[in-house]
Amino acid sequence: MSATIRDLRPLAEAAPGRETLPIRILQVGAGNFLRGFADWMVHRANDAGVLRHGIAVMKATPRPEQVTGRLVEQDGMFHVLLDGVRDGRPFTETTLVTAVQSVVDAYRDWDGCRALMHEETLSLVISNTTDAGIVYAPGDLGAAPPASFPAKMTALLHERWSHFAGDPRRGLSFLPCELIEDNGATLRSLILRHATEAALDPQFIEWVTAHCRFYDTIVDRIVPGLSEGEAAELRASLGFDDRLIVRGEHYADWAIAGGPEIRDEFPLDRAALPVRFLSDIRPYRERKVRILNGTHTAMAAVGPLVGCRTVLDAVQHPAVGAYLRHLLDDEVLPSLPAPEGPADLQQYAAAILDRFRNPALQHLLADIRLNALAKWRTRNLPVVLDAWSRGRRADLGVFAFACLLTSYAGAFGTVEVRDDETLVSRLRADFDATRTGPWIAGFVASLDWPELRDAATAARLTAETDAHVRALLGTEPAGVLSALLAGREAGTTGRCKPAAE
Ligand SMILES: NC(=O)c1ccc[n+]([C@@H]2O[C@H](COP(=O)([O-])OP(=O)(O)OC[C@H]3O[C@@H](n4cnc5c(N)ncnc54)[C@H](O)[C@@H]3O)[C@@H](O)[C@H]2O)c1
Ligand SMILES: O=P(O)(O)OC[C@@H](O)[C@@H](O)[C@H](O)[C@H](O)CO
Repeated sequence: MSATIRDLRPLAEAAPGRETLPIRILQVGAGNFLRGFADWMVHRANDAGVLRHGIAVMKATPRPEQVTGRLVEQDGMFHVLLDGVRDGRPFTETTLVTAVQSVVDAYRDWDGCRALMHEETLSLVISNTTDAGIVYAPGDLGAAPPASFPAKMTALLHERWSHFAGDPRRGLSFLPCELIEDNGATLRSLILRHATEAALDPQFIEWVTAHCRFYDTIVDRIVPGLSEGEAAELRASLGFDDRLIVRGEHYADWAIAGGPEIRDEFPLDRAALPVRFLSDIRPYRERKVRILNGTHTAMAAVGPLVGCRTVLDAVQHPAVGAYLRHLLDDEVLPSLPAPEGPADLQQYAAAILDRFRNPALQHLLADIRLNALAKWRTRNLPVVLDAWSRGRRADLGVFAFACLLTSYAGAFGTVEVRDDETLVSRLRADFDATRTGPWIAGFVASLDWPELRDAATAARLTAETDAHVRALLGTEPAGVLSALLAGREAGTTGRCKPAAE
């Protein structure tokens, strides 16, 4: 389908008589994920009469990016298309999300961000600043705006505390969506560290400690970016000039480590939205990151070497699909606790493989490969180390690392590489196809990963990676994969066998 811009109606016409909502949420970042997940949920809860929450979006990075500019042009509105299979049938659902009420840019209008802190109704902060956002930047607090996300939050909280003269009722609740361990607790500790190191008023520190609440959360919904062609096609099918359409799957899960306090403040579950309030989300996080994200990282490392372009290609590819199922069965599931029994874990993994088979989503492996070395470290390496510590092998997890290193070195010319420039340059500069062992050893030694500080662990990773790299340099990758899988128990298609020790 195609349409020229003249055929499309302005988005404002899609929501005549739209209600203005009080600003209750500050949202940091406005990427695909937050639009297709948190904004969609808030909109649905507003629609159901459970909430009346307006969102103010803050752009928190200095680099030019079109999303927030477009948000302003579109009065904060955009469509979310949930696509795939529901109850066994193909199903698409389109929602015009109208919860975003204002947009402010921390770099062009820091005073505007500070003014936002004077809103009495503000109570929640939702963020997704990627894995790179919740970090400590020493001395950052003096800048206007501070560079890092935690320092920005410290400065803004200080503004709020000072404006409301320390009123305990004006503390904020933080719901970070970053996919890092203990996201809420980490954000809290970094804010307190900034406040302490900058010697801010102890009463402010006490106010943050006592009256601001930081919840750990784990999020799950697959929301791939759209190509320009796909976006144009979706615009044409909607008939509106929406440049911020998001397309994702129906499945969603938001686990929040918190009790009645946050549930009363943000009762999304009462609007039948998939949000759970739990005392401890760590097991859920571990399970989701190792099974879903770890499998994504592995397929993005291996799949492009045999011509797979998307997640769907990878799960449907005879060798890559088998590799992924064995990776889950033989390495990932045995690394996870199974308090509700192995069948529960197997069902969870099988359901994720089904989600990967969603024909409606074009989830590009090239996008998942972005910064894949760091992702392999947090999502796959723990599985490898767990297996080794229990006397098992983890050849398939190590194979993904070998595929990354070999392709980053340029051994497979057409495979796209987008990762830390320093690491990639080092890999390329030192690559010697005749002496791969020293090349890998040097690279592993140069990584500042505490998990590899133990010399025996680094030596084992080097030796096992080297065996795979030499195979990859000597044979077609598909042949290497077949050899790797030969002799393993066949055919667990879509199911995962018990996680036996
Ligand atoms: N897309 C998904 O399927 C999905 C699902 C669950 C979780 N996530 C997580 O979301 C993140 C990617 O988000 P996306 O898919 O919306 O991508 P995206 O590129 O559309 O958005 C990324 C957002 O992060 C902001 N950002 C990046 N670095 C930042 C920093 N240092 N400080 C402040 N803001 C920063 C950007 O401005 C942008 O708003 C990843 O961390 C991913 O793990 C994505
Ligand atoms: O977004 P990334 O790049 O951190 O990871 C890629 C995918 O694994 C991820 O976005 C998943 O789709 C998501 O975590 C599903 O909930």
